[in-house]
Amino acid sequence: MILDVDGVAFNYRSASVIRDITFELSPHQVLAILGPNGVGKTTLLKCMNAILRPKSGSVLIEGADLLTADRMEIARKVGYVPQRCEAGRVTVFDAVLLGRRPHIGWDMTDKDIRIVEAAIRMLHLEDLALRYIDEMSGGELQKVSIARALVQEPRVLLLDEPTSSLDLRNQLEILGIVRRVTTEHDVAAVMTMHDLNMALRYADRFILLKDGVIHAAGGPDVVTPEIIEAVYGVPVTVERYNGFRFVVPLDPETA
Ligand SMILES: Nc1ncnc2c1ncn2[C@@H]1O[C@H](COP(=O)(O)OP(=O)(O)OP(=O)(O)O)[C@@H](O)[C@H]1O
Repeated sequence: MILDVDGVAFNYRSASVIRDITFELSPHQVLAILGPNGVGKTTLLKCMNAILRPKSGSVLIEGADLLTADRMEIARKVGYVPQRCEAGRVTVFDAVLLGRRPHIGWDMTDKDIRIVEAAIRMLHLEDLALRYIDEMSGGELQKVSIARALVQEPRVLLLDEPTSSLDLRNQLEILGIVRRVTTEHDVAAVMTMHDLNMALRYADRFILLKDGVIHAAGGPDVVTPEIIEAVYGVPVTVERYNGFRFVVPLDPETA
């Protein structure tokens, strides 16, 4: 097991947001965390990266307690791609290089440069490598943020709506990269997503949150019309095409 989340609960001030969140993830698995706006998906990701301290529960990575680790140790284990990235006056190359910080002291080696170059190429950012990130589009910035998380060489990759600013081609490319990285390395990924069909195509585990708790969890067969309607309040049918499930919303008036 690479990730073990047990009984995690979090409150903002006195308001409970998530509770009793328990699940495990093995290397090579891609988990999609699904659920309506405001249900606590980002809050859960932040608890899994110790950006937020859960009120109770534990997060273990390869058996080690993440919540008592120091920031550098966490950054060697967890790569986090936030929903919105801060854009400062640094070039794309330097922004990606920052992801190597947990692995290096004040100097860097040829290996670090090679890892940064490979990530820039993987995300097709070569032509933008010397551009300043505060002059980039939302989608370009999202790709920089993903490249930075990859060069951390984490064991667990957390991505908060990683395709929200991306066009269709870039969505397929980024989710394909997440799939490839988790297939080729002993890495697991957790993504929050709103696009159920992209989730069904690229993830193999699913958690559906409702009212701050896990309403359903499992493989693709957990995505049923009954569960989707219970979680999102929208009638749907689930179709199959080319081995994938597709969620098709129905007209609430006629369903
Ligand atoms: N800093 C904060 N202080 C107080 N409440 C917060 C804070 N951040 C988020 N919340 C509240 O916590 C709840 C969960 O927010 P969260 O961002 O985790 O939801 P989400 O499922 O990721 O939503 P979305 O799909 O819209 O991104 C929401 O009701 C939100 O208003």
